[in-house]
Amino acid sequence: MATLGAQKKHKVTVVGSGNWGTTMAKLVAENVVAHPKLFEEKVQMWVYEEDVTIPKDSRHYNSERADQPQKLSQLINNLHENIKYLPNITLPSNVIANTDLVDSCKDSTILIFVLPHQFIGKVCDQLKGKIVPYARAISCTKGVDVSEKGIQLLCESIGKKLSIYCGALSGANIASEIAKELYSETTVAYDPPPMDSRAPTPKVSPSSSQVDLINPSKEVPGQRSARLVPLPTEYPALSHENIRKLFHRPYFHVRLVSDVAGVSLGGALKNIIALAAGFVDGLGWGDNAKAAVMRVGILEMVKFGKAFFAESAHTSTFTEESCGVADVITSCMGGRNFRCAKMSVERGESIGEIEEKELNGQKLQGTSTAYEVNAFLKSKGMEGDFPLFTAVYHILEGKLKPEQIPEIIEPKD
Ligand SMILES: NC(=O)c1ccc[n+]([C@@H]2O[C@H](COP(=O)([O-])OP(=O)(O)OC[C@H]3O[C@@H](n4cnc5c(N)ncnc54)[C@H](O)[C@@H]3O)[C@@H](O)[C@H]2O)c1
Ligand SMILES: O=P(O)(O)OC[C@H](O)CO
Repeated sequence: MATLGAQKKHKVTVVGSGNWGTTMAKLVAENVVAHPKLFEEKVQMWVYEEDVTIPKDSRHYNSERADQPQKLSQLINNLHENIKYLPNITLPSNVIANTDLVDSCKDSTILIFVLPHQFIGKVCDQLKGKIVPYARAISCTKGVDVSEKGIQLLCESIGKKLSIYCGALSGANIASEIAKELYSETTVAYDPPPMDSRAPTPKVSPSSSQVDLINPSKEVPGQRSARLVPLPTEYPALSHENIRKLFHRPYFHVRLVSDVAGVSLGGALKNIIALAAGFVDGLGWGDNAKAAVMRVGILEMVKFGKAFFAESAHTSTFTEESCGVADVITSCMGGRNFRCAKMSVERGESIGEIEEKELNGQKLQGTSTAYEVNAFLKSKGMEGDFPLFTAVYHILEGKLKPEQIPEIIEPKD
């Protein structure tokens, strides 16, 4: 086995502590305890510090100084609960909240990025040159990185900025359900650099999109082009088997694939579709209308992958894996993007106002992704090829009404 003879253990840091970040820290902390030969016992969780007051309905309201603002990080470490972003869920005591970004990642060989996507760039800038050069990362963030240079997957941006390999985790994963340990599936795209697989690993089958470890799939641009520093042999190999051990729980079933682009795009683009679903539901149009925009949205998602990531994204990832159609479905039923878009139509308020009032600091990803994807499509002169994505952008801009969605997405002769 690849882990025999390894003297060191992997140190894991979760970069982010929102609703999903805290949930990831919980499940990873459970897994490191279950696999003590592979991982260090303590899981660092980087916390963007803020002052919070314990809400009256919290089970901790009777604790000392409950009526005064306190540091979120201290509350997490004292109460083993993130009372702001994941209330009423007990965290394992081996989750350590740390507000010092660089210190939280010091010596960590596994970095799990779970931040709203707008903060990824700044955080990576601060970490540049401050992490071990042989670290590996997984991005659990849903979004894309659009600049004047074009579009990049977030794992590409992270990988390039930090000169490390970065995979992606995405699925039909509403955090609050997973935090309560209710069954769900996820997709992990981790195509480890060959230098990390030190022992022969069995071939995975049977799905076409599952990883063939003997014949790894095509590279995602940017992932392998950077000069990667090999993981020292003192550490257990970061094989698929060991990556699975880090994330898989009895209530959180992991499927490993090689398609980093498909997994990343599914997570980003479904948020635009969820906004559209919320808009039509807010009009009171019912489930058929919602299904119609979901159908068109899924087609645009697949088309986007083919148009801009043809070398890497597989259609089967969108259709067969949790990160595709399944995530569209769950997001259009109960996700925050869906709920806020619906409320914005019902109340006649902007989605930004709803986000501010209703989410208690949590962030929507669909609105900024709709703007970013539109800027990219516009730069390519291809807005008309993606009518639903474009309509969502125009609705957010106040230039279209949700009622106009059917005529906009109707195929033109
Ligand atoms: N919540 C879910 O159900 C869920 C599930 C799957 C994926 N995701 C994805 O995970 C990512 C993170 O979402 P989340 O739900 O953990 O976060 P969240 O929306 O619950 O919380 C926002 C987070 O941003 C932090 N923050 C605020 N200002 C910041 C700044 N200037 N710099 C850095 N951090 C700052 C806050 O402290 C908080 O931790 C998103 O891309 C989201 O799409 C979320
Ligand atoms: O609540 P949302 O809309 O950010 O979606 C959460 C997850 O991405 C669902 O898989």
